[in-house]
Amino acid sequence: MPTIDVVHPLVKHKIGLLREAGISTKKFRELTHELARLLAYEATADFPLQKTTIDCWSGPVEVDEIAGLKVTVVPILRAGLGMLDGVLDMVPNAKISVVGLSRNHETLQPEHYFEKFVGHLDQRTALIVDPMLATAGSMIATIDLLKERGCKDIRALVLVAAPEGVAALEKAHPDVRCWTAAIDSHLNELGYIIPGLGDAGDKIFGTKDEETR
Ligand SMILES: O=P(O)(O)OC[C@H]1O[C@H](OP(=O)(O)OP(=O)(O)O)[C@H](O)[C@@H]1O
Ligand SMILES: O=c1cc[nH]c(=O)[nH]1
Ligand SMILES: [Mg+2]
Repeated sequence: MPTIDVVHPLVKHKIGLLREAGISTKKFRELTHELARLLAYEATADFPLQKTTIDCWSGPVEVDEIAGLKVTVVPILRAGLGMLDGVLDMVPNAKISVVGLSRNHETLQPEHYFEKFVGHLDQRTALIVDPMLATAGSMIATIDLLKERGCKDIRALVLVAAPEGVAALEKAHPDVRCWTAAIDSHLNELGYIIPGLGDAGDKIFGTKDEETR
């Protein structure tokens, strides 16, 4: 399935602000949070509804409610944590699963160091969050883990995607939709997205890396 470039003006405005060199940790976190909310809004647009009757001030009224959907949000450590609360703002009852992956700086392969999944993944919609889709190795590895545990409805939310990552993700997992606030130009020789955001994990956690600020 396609990667969805979210074209809402608020998304495009905020992703532009996020690219500013020398942006403060506070501002980077705030914008990441706001963008995660907006991406969650888009990625949940087809959640099924059912009718229910409630007591309204004027008497019984039929209203819509989300139809028994179980959701798990899956932040990819570390940087995905920056998007977690924004998604929970929109889906407050979601359970949280965590995957720890760190991209090897030389091979660009993701190295797995942690995982903790909630139960009944076969009945859940998974919303994976990670600001950066570069080679897509980290996203593909996370989807592999979810599918091994029976998860069938898997959606990804990222802030910036590289065309190389979009192609790799669509090839590896054509059934997974990915919502992104931007699709950028290319990866540089170090595997960083250009123009990109620099190192999103370092910016969210304040672990400054001079080369990618
Ligand atoms: O698409 P890929 O080529 O796999 O690259 C993207 C991954 O790299 C970054 O994480 P990183 O490994 O730097 O870990 P961090 O979040 O702890 O900084 C980013 O947050 C993604 O998880
Ligand atoms: O551009 C990139 C690529 C991987 N990880 C990041 O944080 N930024
Ligand atoms: Mg990083």
